[in-house]
Amino acid sequence: MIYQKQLIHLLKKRSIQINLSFVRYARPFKKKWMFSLHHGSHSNELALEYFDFAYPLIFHRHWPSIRLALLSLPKPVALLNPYSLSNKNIKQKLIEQGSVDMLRFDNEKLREDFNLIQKQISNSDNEYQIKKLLEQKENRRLLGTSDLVDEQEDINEEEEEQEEEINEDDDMNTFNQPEPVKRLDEIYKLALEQQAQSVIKGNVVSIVDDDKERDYRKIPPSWHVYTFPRSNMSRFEPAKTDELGLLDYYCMDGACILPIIALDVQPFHSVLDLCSAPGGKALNIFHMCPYIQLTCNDINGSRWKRLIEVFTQTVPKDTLAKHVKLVKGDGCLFGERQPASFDRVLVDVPCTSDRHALITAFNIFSKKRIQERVELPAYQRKLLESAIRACKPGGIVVYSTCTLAPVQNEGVVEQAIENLASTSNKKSRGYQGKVPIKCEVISTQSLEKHYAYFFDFYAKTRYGSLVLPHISNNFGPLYFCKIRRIN
Ligand SMILES: C[S@@+](CC[C@H](N)C(=O)[O-])C[C@H]1O[C@@H](n2cnc3c(N)ncnc32)[C@H](O)[C@@H]1O
Repeated sequence: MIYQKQLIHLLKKRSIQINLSFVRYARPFKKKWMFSLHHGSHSNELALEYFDFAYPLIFHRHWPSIRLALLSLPKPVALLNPYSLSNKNIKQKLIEQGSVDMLRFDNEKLREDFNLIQKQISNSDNEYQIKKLLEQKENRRLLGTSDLVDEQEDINEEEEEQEEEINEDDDMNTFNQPEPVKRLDEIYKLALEQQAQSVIKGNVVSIVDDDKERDYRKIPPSWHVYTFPRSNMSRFEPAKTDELGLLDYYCMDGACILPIIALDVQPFHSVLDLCSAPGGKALNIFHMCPYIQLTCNDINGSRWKRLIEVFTQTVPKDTLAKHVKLVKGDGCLFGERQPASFDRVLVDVPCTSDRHALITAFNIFSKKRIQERVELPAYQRKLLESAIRACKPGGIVVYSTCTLAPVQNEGVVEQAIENLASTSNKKSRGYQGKVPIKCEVISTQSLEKHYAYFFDFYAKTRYGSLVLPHISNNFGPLYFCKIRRIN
């Protein structure tokens, strides 16, 4: 039998707010017993309310499709373990199941198609159409139907799609847009402030296009990432262990490969993964180039244990001891303690983790964590500044997050670079006597172009690249920016 006190306790535990005035006078199980549920009190609901308020202002008509993808099951990819004894059999099995190696799969052909379609609709800069045509062509190819481009057919399709899109837009404006938010409580004020802060100056950081000529088809033989083709929602079976106890693959978000490709690790580099746990990206770095010295750091005890587990389950002990150092410490201190020490630094900072926030009951959108959320961009900037300081002059730093919020992405990149370049801030930060550090952003446009089949990139980023979740290939969100330390 549940009594009034127990029930109140139970409801409070589940963060359901109770109208206590009714409860005080109520007796157990009286029929007119009432309590009001305050909608939006769980932090995942608060997260969605916040997104529905803030993101339509940024992503406009794309928001409903991003929202749908965020609320749907993500699409995993399988990072093959080159050390597993069953490596060859697994590769064969994954191919038989219909998955493809996204690092190698017909990239040449896809790029050709992409260029062809771009030419055909050169008068239009509508990315949606390019992707849709590319997708249809690829699906035809996979189905074994005509591989040749029927120009007339494509033109007709294009016209039909244009018409459809106009109609879709009408529909969307009338029915499908998230309801306009009327309530302006604390959360919305915060959102507004963050929107205001997120205005990127855009002229303080120089951008170079050094990767324009890079051949992204050159992939090291030890690195294989399998995924199912676009619109194929199949899932991988749980990974199995071999006789040595090593897992045959590791499942993760497909967008994780992008910051690793941008990092461009070379043999004999010393590499730092500043916020490493649970270790998905670190594993990719190691499989991409095993002839490196990799330092993986994380501040959080339980996540750090998970990082150790991930590495011991995938890399043989002797290789691990020789090449990987697992450190537990504050990433903000690396810049001071190990300045100019690493050729490459990945800084995958804690963020609002937009997809994760929608499925966890106690997350950073919880009312108790408002302060933490407000301070998040400053904390991210501190980690990025530390990462840049820890990087050797001429070395590369890749900053990444799994949020769509510009204030945590482009905003942090711009402010960190600006801060390091100015001398005025240094005194207050305990870096007296240090020379200003100059950095430049390396454009990732060519990387976006190469992987346009697998990922939907946001067209309006200034410095880095942002993968927008889309239901047909439900990866991301993931933002990354490639930075070179100059001096
Ligand atoms: C987005 S997660 C990293 C995910 C990881 N890179 C991966 O691919 O699996 C952010 C991590 O930053 C860690 N973190 C937060 N503050 C930190 C700090 N000051 N120093 C180092 N790590 C920190 C968190 O514990 C968390 O594990």
